Amino acid sequence: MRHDQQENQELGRAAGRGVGLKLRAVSKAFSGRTVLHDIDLDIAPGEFVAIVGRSGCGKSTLLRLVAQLDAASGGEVVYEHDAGGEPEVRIMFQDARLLPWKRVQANVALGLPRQHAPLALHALQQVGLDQRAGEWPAVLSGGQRQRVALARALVHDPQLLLLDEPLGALDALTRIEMQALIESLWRERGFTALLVTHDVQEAVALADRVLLIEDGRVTLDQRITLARPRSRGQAQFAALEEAILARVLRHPGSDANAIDDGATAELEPAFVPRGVQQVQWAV
Ligand SMILES: Nc1ncnc2c1ncn2[C@@H]1O[C@H](COP(=O)(O)OP(=O)(O)OP(=O)(O)O)[C@@H](O)[C@H]1O
Repeated sequence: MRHDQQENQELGRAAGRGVGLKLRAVSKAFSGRTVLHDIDLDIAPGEFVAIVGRSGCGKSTLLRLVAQLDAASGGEVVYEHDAGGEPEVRIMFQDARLLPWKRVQANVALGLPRQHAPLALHALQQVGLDQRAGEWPAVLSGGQRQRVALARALVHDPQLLLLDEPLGALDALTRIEMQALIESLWRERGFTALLVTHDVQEAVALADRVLLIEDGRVTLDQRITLARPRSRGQAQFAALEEAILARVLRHPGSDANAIDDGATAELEPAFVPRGVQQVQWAV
């Protein structure tokens, strides 16, 4: 059995659906101002990777390059997958971007061939909103609209799901429910997930790896090996969240080893681009 198959089985995840990603020396400049500098990054098929960092550090720009919504100024983004053709890549934003003049099911079915339209109802079932299929987006809550947006992505059976702060506008409870939903769909379907979030706790709850971007560079690539589903009440969870948050909040350019106390931890090194630091943490 291949190692990734075995690992997926142990984690209870679907195998083989996700695409891998390779970024090599990816840079982006706007009007001569460089906002991403020579990003090197490998993401394995089926991995869940979160990107955190201060406002304006380049998180969304990186996601847009991966989604091919924008062209890089330098370097390349390569999707790695077995099947020929372009992989199915879907993106979800902070606002659901539903068409107000179409009912919920029609919003989910957008872009599907007519004969596949019934799949929209199945996707709505998966996010628990099939009972609202015939309603207008305007009568849904913010959390429900985001679930519709998630169904709209799922209906295309994505191999790579890009999530740009999709839960940022939701209340704390709805946010936690949505995180659990995204995690269970990811486990079931096996897509690769790349999540941009301001919320370090969300990143630790969901991701296999947390990347920190500072001033357009990946300065931390931290593997999270806590068992799933993760409990926020766990001491190890809290310690890890605190350590990463301290790194996010430190002044860019200051000593990257400021919280390195040499303690041992259940953390494994992830792929580490040149010059990237690993967090050491203690409980
Ligand atoms: N289309 C654009 N034209 C010019 N500058 C841009 C454009 N898009 C992004 N930028 C600049 O690139 C930098 C990174 O922006 P980006 O949106 O990637 O940051 P971010 O980390 O996602 O921020 P936030 O967390 O606030 O959403 C910012 O300085 C921003 O002003």
